[in-house]
Amino acid sequence: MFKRMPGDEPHRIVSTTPDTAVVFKPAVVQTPAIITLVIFIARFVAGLFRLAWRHPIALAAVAVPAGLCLTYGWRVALLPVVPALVAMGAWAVLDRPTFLRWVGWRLLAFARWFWIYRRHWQPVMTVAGLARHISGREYVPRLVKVTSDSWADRLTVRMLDGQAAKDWSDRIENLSHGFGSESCRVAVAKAGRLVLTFPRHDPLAAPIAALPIPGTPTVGPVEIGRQEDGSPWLLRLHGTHVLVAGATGAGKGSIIWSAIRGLMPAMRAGLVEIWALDPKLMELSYGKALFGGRYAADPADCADLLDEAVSVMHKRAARFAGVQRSHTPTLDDPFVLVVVDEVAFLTAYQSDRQLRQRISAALATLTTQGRAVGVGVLAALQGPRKEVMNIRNLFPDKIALRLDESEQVDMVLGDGARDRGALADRISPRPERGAGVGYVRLEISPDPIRVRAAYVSDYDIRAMAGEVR
Ligand SMILES: Nc1ncnc2c1ncn2[C@@H]1O[C@H](COP(=O)(O)OP(=O)(O)OP(=O)(O)O)[C@@H](O)[C@H]1O
Repeated sequence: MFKRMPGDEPHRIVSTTPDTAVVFKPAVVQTPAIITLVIFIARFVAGLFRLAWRHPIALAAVAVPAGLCLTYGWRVALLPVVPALVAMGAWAVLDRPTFLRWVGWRLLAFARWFWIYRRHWQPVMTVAGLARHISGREYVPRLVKVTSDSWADRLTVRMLDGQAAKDWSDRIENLSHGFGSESCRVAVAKAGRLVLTFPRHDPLAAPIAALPIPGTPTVGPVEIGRQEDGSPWLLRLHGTHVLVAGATGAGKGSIIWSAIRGLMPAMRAGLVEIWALDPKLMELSYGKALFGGRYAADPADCADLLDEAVSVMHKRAARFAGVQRSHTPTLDDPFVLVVVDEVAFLTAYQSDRQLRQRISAALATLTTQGRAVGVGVLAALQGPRKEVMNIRNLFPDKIALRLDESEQVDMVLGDGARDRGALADRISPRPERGAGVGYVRLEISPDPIRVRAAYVSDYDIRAMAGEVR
């Protein structure tokens, strides 16, 4: 009878006699102390060279004054240090952006690499299960580089051979807790390399007031709010279709109204028309005057309005055929943006089957053929359940605001979005912190971008409607 021994090595040793004690003795090779010392010194010197190669400025800033101090005393050490500090201070005051770009963020990156990421790297990798222990040797992914900017640290990482980005995106919680950040995003830089983004603070924590109406008419990307890195969030509406999904109170209205606000000058110039479908009779009725009669709330009226949009689209397509392949807004052929608040009221939850089919068919026609002829759809959706999700694929660009369940994130943004860091189910339900916050996934990029829409208040909407009147 064979008896297997527990443990790492002895599991290969078997005994044919029951209850025989097997003594496992590893071979011990005595290493002379001098060899151990030489190895340690060689590692230390190699580490110093690596440090000097990777962080020459930070090392010189410390090493030069320290060398002068040791050789000539502290007074001499102050001679280069004081003018250098004064020059840096003057640079920081006079031209802050370039100072931050060339010095500030680099120093911060060095400090955070030294104090947080390098120090915790091995323990976090081991505990998170990203390091591997094979035949007594430990293999740890390599931290290649740390860069910092105004809101986040970005770590370039060389994965272990055979690892996949999914191994890392499955552990974003371990990584964010391990390095003391609120969240972590994983993006592939190139084969075998990842970029991990750790935000240091949340620039979207405070609500953003309604943005000023643009000075010139444009149908180009419209400024809706701010991105996580502090840059403006520009949303393309002309030439695409956008789906906004979020639980009740997530702030879908702020995206719709910010978009309308950004298009106001073009509406005034006659280059844009907004057609509004408002089955809930709540959101869009407030600015009815803006839509020039193209407003419907009753499902039957909504179906008529959608059919009219389809007919405009077909007429244009017939005129454009063989003449032009893309649409440029003109007074004769303005960009038509069909805004639908709570699209599921008209499709999945509509009890009249004929009406439901008519509306679904019109929406599908608009979203599949409308963008080349200047007809776009911006639709809002409250509860992304399975039965309403078949419309998702009609929209190239998607936005997920706060959602109730983690599975809904991929339902809205597409497979793998949550693994890539779109934690829409974790957005705060407190309106001042979380309303209008969401993740955008564009047709051209699989990586979700965290954004916050500016809040267009009832007062702002009234002012906009008053202006058009
Ligand atoms: N961008 C924003 N910034 C800050 N607060 C906001 C923002 N958008 C909305 N809010 C706040 O959240 C509340 C709910 O917003 P809103 O009604 O637009 O959400 P919704 O997603 O349209 O909800 P519902 O589906 O129930 O209509 C608003 O009354 C407002 O106080």
